Amino acid sequence: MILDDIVSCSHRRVSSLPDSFPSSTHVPISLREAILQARNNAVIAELKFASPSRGIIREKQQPADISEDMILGGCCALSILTEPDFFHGCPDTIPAIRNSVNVPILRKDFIVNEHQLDETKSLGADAVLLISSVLGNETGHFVKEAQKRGLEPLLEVHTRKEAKQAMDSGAEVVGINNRDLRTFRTDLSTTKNIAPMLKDAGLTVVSASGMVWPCDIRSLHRYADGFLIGSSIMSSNNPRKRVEGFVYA
Ligand SMILES: O=P(O)(O)OC[C@@H](O)[C@@H](O)c1c[nH]c2ccccc12
Repeated sequence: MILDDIVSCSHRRVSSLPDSFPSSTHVPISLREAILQARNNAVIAELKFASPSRGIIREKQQPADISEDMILGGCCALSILTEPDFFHGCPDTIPAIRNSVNVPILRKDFIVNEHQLDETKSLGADAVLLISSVLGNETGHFVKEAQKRGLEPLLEVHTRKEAKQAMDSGAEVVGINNRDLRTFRTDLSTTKNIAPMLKDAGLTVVSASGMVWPCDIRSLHRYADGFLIGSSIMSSNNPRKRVEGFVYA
């Protein structure tokens, strides 16, 4: 299974991380606040050049160029996929754009070890993705470890069971992945089924994956506070316009 391969590669990479990381001078920007304060739809635009389900999505270009387009299009935050082997990402993308953007940056990777959280902080990220199906019953522990380092966790769930665990984890922002990471099947009704229980618990909800057109956001308006969109923006020949379309959907 691909998810298992991705996770083992992540474990392998951890062993080649340095013992310590330089401290970052970046003053954190809250992802949750950025979502809740967005004047129009809170769109988190994702830099993702390839994925296991789609292959190459966009030819590699300077990350600063595309992130600038995303910001001009009105996104309230950036998600940066840094996983190298399956998503063609790179951790250095975060420091490369950090000082040219004033929105929160979410580091998207497969976090399996606390040392990666030190790395994430050092890169200058504001928030970090934690995946419930990867961390299992260690999820709550990782949420706390991220918070301890001043990183805002975005805890990703895909099932009601994971959503229940998320409510006890201490995470304030929960992402509902419409894509099953094991089968790659995408279904926007995942958000409709899971969001109400999370919202009732007072959590900030982000719907992630599978939104292609503005009408997809419209169908999820009532359910989610924010919308995380990658492929549709990255495959567009006018990313700025594409983001705008989602922001004003
Ligand atoms: O490209 P999409 O369908 O708009 O999806 C973006 C994002 O949700 C997706 O990249 C994602 C969601 N959860 C993840 C976990 C790991 C890697 C990637 C992801």
